[in-house]
Amino acid sequence: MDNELFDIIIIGGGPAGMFAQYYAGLRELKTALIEATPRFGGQVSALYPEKKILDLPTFINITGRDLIDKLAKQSQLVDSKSFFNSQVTDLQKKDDLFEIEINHHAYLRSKSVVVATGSGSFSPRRVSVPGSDNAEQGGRLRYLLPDFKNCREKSFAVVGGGNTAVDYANELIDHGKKVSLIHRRENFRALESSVSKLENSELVSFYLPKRIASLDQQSDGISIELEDLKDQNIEKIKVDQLIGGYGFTASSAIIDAWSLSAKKYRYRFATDSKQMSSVPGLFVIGDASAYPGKADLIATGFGEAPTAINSAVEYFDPDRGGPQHSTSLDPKKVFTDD
Ligand SMILES: Cc1cc2nc3c(=O)[nH]c(=O)nc-3n(C[C@H](O)[C@H](O)[C@H](O)COP(=O)(O)OP(=O)(O)OC[C@H]3O[C@@H](n4cnc5c(N)ncnc54)[C@H](O)[C@@H]3O)c2cc1C
Repeated sequence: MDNELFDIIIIGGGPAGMFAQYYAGLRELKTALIEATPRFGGQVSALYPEKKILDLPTFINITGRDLIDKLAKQSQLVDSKSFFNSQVTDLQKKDDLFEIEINHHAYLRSKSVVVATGSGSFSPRRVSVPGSDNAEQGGRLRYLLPDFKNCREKSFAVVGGGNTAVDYANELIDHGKKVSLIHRRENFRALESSVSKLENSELVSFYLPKRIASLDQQSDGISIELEDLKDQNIEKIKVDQLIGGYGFTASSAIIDAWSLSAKKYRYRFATDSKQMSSVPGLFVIGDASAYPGKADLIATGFGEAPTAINSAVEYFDPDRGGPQHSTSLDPKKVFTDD
């Protein structure tokens, strides 16, 4: 691996980085994708593989897992290397080349870099009440949806009122599970159609405006003590599993420590209309990039990926010319196994 020179190195194997890898392959560039975890998929694989994604073109709905499988198949069609378990621990620019340090000891060089690191590494916002540590250790309190293929539990409670909680609850009812939805307000901050779906389901019981006062993990379920926030009345419900749906916080500590620093906008890399950062040759896409009006959606990253790749080519090889439409590409030349 050491010191190999690439045209473009993509840092991060979430949906944005994966599509950038495929698109760079269509342009027959020498590329590598570097991913810190053992697998592709970023937030989609880590946080919501079972959720149905409704806001992507061409798919009426597709689970996170299926989307990432399809992206992986697509990027395997082109000639590009992928390095897993490889965290980029430092990034420097020396003369006109970027030096990428991996896991503190290996190095790659590249003419340009596309950063697709999302918002860094994710951890859930925890439910913190008496009994929650015990329930988490015993597995009755979790923060991700279960693998439905092996899921015997029938009744669930979900706590939270934003997109995470509402998406989780909808996914559970799609799998025929009963859901008690607990939220401290009377309305939800989530996609309107998702909220309507919940409100029309017979499988959902709403506990509003209520907060969890304590948890009691038991051998046959979890007992949840709820306090009504209007009249302070206490009631108890019991379910097989409680799922925390308060969302996730991201940490970009490793990326913030890179030697190369580029301008930030709202704690992310500020990018221009070519997806270029304040450092020439350093492009940023997906959730890692920010500009006024940015929407943190998978579809946004899919659009930014070709822009960044084409801008990178213009940066390191201005004579090469602009992109062609894929209709004029020769599949035999572009696809490795065609
Ligand atoms: C619960 C939830 C539900 C969502 N639902 C939807 C939805 O329905 N529709 C939608 O469009 N969007 C949804 N989103 C948002 C969507 O998941 C993100 O916009 C999308 O994942 C961003 O993709 P990305 O490739 O930019 O980053 P990410 O998916 O965050 O991937 C970044 C990758 O970079 C890697 N990485 C980070 N740092 C390094 C490093 N130093 N070295 C190497 N690799 C590194 C990470 O391991 C990760 O794999 C949801 C998000 C959440 C949390």
